[in-house]
Amino acid sequence: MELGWLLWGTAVLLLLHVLMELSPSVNFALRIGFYCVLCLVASGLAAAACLLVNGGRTVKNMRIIRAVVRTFKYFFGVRFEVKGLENFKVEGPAIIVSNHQSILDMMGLMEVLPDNCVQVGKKELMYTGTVGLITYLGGVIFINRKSTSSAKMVMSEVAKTMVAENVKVWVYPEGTRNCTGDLLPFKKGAFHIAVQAQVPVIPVVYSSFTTFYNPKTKLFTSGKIKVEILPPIETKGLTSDDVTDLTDRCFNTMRETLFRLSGRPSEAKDSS
Ligand SMILES: CCCCCCCCCCCCCCC(=O)SCCNC(=O)CCNC(=O)[C@H](O)C(C)(C)COP(=O)(O)OP(=O)(O)OC[C@H]1O[C@@H](n2cnc3c(N)ncnc32)[C@H](O)[C@@H]1OP(=O)(O)O
Ligand SMILES: CCCCCCCC/C=C\CCCCCCCC(=O)OC[C@@H](O)COP(=O)(O)O
Repeated sequence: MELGWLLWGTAVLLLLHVLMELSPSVNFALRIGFYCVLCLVASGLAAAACLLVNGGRTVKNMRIIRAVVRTFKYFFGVRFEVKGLENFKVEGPAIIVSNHQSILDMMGLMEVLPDNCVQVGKKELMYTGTVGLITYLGGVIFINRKSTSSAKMVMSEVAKTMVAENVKVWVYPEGTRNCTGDLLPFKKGAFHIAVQAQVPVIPVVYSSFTTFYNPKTKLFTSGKIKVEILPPIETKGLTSDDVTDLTDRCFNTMRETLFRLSGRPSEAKDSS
């Protein structure tokens, strides 16, 4: 009986292996499917640990989530080369902005996430089962992208609480995933918060995934991601009139860095 199960198991694994070798689409679907299942299972386990250790929603839970997600890279053969971690060592709160390519970004996020740092996320994430639960427990700030006024209100509230509670806030200023190897124009919410709270902006850039991950061509293999944490950009003394200029400066610096890290020739472009 047990030998029968073993033989069936081996046959199924062999079949999956052959299908993955023959078809990039099957390979892609299986690997992404596995990533989602891993996120759901790991989130459930992490949520139990968070509730036991910290009792409810708190940024302290991010340490547990970070430790769990840092193991994911070994399942997918993703390697990180990180530079500039010292730039996170600013006194007090800060806004961290980074490029956003895929749901795989959660690995890159947790690889470098500093202590006392929460992310801004779309509210739909709350409804993704255990992943929603863990984002809630980790203190993620949810915004409704369909309502500018409500999103702006939440962001302005963040500007006040981040100073009072001494937390850093991680925002994806492109506002959505973009796996083209370039940046989308930046939305200004993150820069408004930085100016309102008079805290520095720390840009973080991840090299393009396109050499090992591309949903359009169904590519998903192992690969290396270069990460660079750039020096903080001060906002002391800036007013809302300076937000557009601050956004453009940050966009241009990050775009140059993205191209350099991805081995792509640079070209000038406006953020608008
Ligand atoms: C085991 C574990 C498994 C996994 C565990 C994972 C845990 C971690 C989870 C991490 C989650 C990460 C999720 C990532 C995302 O969800 S990304 C998508 C959501 N994020 C964003 O959208 C952020 C970026 N967007 C913005 O900043 C936008 O500006 C926004 C505030 C949302 C408003 O957008 P929109 O409606 O499109 O309006 P505009 O951007 O066009 O802005 C309109 C005008 O308003 C001005 N503005 C914007 N914000 C403010 C503000 N705070 N105060 C004042 N004014 C503001 C803006 O400048 C525009 O005016 P002008 O055109 O400049 O005149
Ligand atoms: C009971 C309900 C069950 C629902 C199951 C849902 C399955 C989802 C399972 C795993 C998904 C893993 C997601 C990890 C978190 C990723 C965060 C993220 O990258 O969000 C994308 C968001 O930034 C931008 O969204 P869009 O690009 O605008 O779109």
